[in-house]
Amino acid sequence: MSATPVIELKDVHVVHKSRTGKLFRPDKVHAVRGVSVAVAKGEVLGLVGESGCGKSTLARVMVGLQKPTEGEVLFRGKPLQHSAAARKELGRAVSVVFQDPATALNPRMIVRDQLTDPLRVHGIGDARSREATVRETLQLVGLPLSALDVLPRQISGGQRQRVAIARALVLQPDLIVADEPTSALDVSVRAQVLNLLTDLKAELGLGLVFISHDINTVRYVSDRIIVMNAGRAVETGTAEEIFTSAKDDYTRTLLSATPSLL
Ligand SMILES: Nc1ncnc2c1ncn2[C@@H]1O[C@H](COP(=O)(O)OP(=O)(O)OP(=O)(O)O)[C@@H](O)[C@H]1O
Repeated sequence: MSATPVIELKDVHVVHKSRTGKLFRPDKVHAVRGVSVAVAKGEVLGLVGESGCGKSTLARVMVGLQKPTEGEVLFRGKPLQHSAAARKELGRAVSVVFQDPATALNPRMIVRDQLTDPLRVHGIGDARSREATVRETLQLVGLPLSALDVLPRQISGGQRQRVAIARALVLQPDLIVADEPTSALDVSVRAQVLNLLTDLKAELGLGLVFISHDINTVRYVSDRIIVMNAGRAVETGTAEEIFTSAKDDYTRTLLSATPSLL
């Protein structure tokens, strides 16, 4: 990889305090245990592992929502600062798509406002140019302009996820971190949303971190894959290497699990 990575994590650990109200749990959870990973524009990095292995925690570190307990986060080659200005710059360059668009979007805001908001917050353009950017972005994700004036509940789950992707794209980021972006969708629209993400990556030269518990889905979209187990990166390789010659026992167990169709 020749270009400076957009985000690089070096030997990152995250220890969460246990959530309150849960009995019989240790008071700390070591969710991420020494993971190093770099991701550049133009590549799709897949992050796969069972529920609870630390994928979302790692994603939150990548987008600056979670400070590591130990280790380093580099943004465009420099240590990530936690000042308001640095977070804003990171927020512009790296955006996130969550699993459930119903909760990620504001239920009381029409689509136009959901997409205009990030532009306004970042002080980009005037009203006219923001409207033009919003329209272009909506078209990029394959939604008609009539979607501008609707509320999230007035469109389907797949269309809502397209709005969430448009929202992630509107600032023209270098990298999108997509955490289980198809898991909450009907099986019938999962492939469409996956194809949209890979098309956008190809068209816009974006970097994409694609997170899923399903190794088949990850294989479908990723150039490189990291397999996580209990907070550790147990295997890293190209999609082909992982599928043809996985070295780790856990990876082989994942591969032998029932194949799924996206
Ligand atoms: N904010 C938090 N406070 C306390 N514990 C947390 C917090 N977030 C995650 N954890 C715990 O850290 C571990 C890793 O969780 P994480 O959500 O990162 O895993 P995951 O692989 O993304 O799982 P899932 O696919 O179920 O979201 C789990 O044991 C989880 O309960």
